[in-house]
Amino acid sequence: MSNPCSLVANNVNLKIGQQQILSDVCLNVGSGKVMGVLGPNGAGKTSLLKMLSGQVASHHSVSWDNKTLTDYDPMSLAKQIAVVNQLNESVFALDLYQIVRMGLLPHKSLLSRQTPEDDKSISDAISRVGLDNKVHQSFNSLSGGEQQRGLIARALVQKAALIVLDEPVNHLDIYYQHQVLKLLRSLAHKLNITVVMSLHDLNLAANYCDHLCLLDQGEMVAQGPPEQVLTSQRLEQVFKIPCQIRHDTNNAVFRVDFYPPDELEIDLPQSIEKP
Ligand SMILES: Nc1ncnc2c1ncn2[C@@H]1O[C@H](COP(=O)(O)OP(=O)(O)OP(=O)(O)O)[C@@H](O)[C@H]1O
Repeated sequence: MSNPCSLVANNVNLKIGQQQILSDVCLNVGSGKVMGVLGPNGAGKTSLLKMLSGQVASHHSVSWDNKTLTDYDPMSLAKQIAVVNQLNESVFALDLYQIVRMGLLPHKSLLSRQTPEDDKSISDAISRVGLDNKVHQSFNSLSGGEQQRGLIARALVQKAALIVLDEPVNHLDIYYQHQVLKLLRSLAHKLNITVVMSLHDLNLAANYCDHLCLLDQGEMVAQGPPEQVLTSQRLEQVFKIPCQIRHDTNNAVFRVDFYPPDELEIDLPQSIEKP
């Protein structure tokens, strides 16, 4: 029997056309933990996150809080799981407040009015992500980091116990990368929210995630604490580039460095002539 509020994937498979996108992927993330999903382009990270969050049917192979996602009706699932997909410009001219307010939707009927408590939960969430001074700014005009934090505030208003994020630090500068990941880690550890996210930066993953899983060609290559998953031999095999890993005195992964060999230099085709 799994822990209450753990996210469990049991032999997740996904086939689209003739391509096997995910093959027998299994994982278990306990409540209040941060899980990083790693792997090269096309490994299946986004596909896995979509199945873990119920965006793609998982046919009883994924459960949250001891209940398969298939057994939740859409509203109940939306109260449990918040999804932050890769940033796309909003087609609506909404301000930050209105975007964050969308987190209330799973908790409201069509006719219900917004209460002072709702307003407070929206303001609190916006404060928690440090955007008080941007409340009425158009969402599209916020910086990438501010938009990302705005979407996390929406997840907070949604009161989701599980937040699933696809490359949440993509496009963010180094300051916002750390700021967003620190925020997610503190939400997990202080509010017992479970966070599952895909990341490309292995150093950030090692620093901010409690557990990692490494996918390659739709298969789970390894999962566990960062120091067990991130070994130079394994990373070299998956990313095809020599790699060195340094550990600190507690054996935590301190630094992952890749050393692209000279043969990675690409000869330009002769058809491309000098200007
Ligand atoms: N709807 C679809 N139709 C056909 N193929 C798909 C579809 N969705 C994903 N794929 C294929 O599944 C594989 C995994 O894609 P996915 O987006 O999950 O990878 P990823 O690890 O997130 O990659 P990246 O790091 O590039 O974002 C890829 O080969 C992709 O082309």
